[in-house]
Amino acid sequence: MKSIYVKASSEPYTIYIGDGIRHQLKELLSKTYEDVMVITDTHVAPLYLDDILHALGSDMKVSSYIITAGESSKSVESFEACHTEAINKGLNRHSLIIALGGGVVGDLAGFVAATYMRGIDYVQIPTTVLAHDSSVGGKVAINHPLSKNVIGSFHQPKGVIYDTQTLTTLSDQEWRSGMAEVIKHAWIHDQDMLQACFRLDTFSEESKEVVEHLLWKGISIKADIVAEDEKEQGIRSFLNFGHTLGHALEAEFGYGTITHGEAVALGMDFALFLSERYTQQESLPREAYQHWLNDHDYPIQILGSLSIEPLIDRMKRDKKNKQQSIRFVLLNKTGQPTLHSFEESTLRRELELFKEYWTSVK
Ligand SMILES: NC(=O)c1ccc[n+]([C@@H]2O[C@H](COP(=O)([O-])OP(=O)(O)OC[C@H]3O[C@@H](n4cnc5c(N)ncnc54)[C@H](O)[C@@H]3O)[C@@H](O)[C@H]2O)c1
Ligand SMILES: O=C(O)C(=O)C[C@@H](O)[C@H](O)[C@H](O)COP(=O)(O)O
Ligand SMILES: [Zn+2]
Repeated sequence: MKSIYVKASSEPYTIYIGDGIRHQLKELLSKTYEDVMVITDTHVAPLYLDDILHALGSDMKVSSYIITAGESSKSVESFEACHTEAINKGLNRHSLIIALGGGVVGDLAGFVAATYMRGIDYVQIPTTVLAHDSSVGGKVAINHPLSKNVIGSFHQPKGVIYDTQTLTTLSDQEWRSGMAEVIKHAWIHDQDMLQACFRLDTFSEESKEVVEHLLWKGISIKADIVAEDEKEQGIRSFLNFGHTLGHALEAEFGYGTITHGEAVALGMDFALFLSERYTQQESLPREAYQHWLNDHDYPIQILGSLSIEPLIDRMKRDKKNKQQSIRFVLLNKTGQPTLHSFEESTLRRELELFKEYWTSVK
């Protein structure tokens, strides 16, 4: 088992990473709780809920609540339903919520924990590749139909227990989604990691050791950034590389139609396109990235038929924006991100050129 210590300024905590460690859950919790509520989803529950209940043992009062799998559960309705369940189960300020699942469960359950009785403890048990990112750093949120993650808070977990054995049951699409956030960490921080991502022929089991190393690297990069800037006053915004267009695509296509990671993967290509034209100081391996997107079946075909105005409207509501400009994370070079502001009209022109480019390579 490996561990990474997150020196968050509000409260530090440990991330444990290992094969089969869900069975050691009770020992890995920093303390025992009278009441525990496990929040999970309809795909994860039949696979791993029993293991978690068993691992918690019988000296804590444990209940579970199962939400519908998918992005649509990051909603006000599911949020209220979780609170109703917590009240009915008698959870109090000394109780624990466990988020067992991917980023949807983690973001929702974390936000329930952040708000129930003004904040109680929670622990993340991530079960997707993508959740190497979402389970760390305490950004918890639900979506509004007009904007992604716009109702939320910063609330750090008491710990993260990442059992990489759970990744064996993920679909190809979920691997693809998660690997987008892995390569994002590489783009913003690490040339060698980027090359290692490019060298992967397949994701999943066949490249288990390499992927596990990349996940560990990704988590370490994120943990360091969160330790330095927990509330996104500065460098944490670099973790949003690819997300300005990514979030707009995700919402515009309908949450869940393309996954978060797929949308971010495409958003990163736009960020690279803009970087080449505005901030690049050293050439960026964008062509290698496009091969990688193509080889791993990211939905690049949608880029030639984007509806630009609705995307601009959505990007105008991005959380990184200041005054009237739309802010993007771009790169000076691999591993050196920077924030760059665009006037709406400039961005419209750039999106048209980007779309034309993708129409021509179709
Ligand atoms: N808080 C953050 O810092 C942060 C970071 C990145 C992404 N996010 C959020 O995370 C969400 C995406 O997370 P995700 O990609 O994990 O999606 P998800 O939670 O919807 O999981 C993807 C799918 O895989 C299923 N699943 C989960 N674990 C499984 C397993 N081990 N085996 C089989 N199926 C399994 C789920 O039921 C779901 O159908 C988005 O809402 C995104 O905004 C948050
Ligand atoms: O942890 C962060 O900070 C990130 O930006 C990680 C992103 O991968 C993640 O999708 C995050 O939820 C986006 O944050 P938001 O503030 O733009 O909603
Ligand atoms: Zn993300």
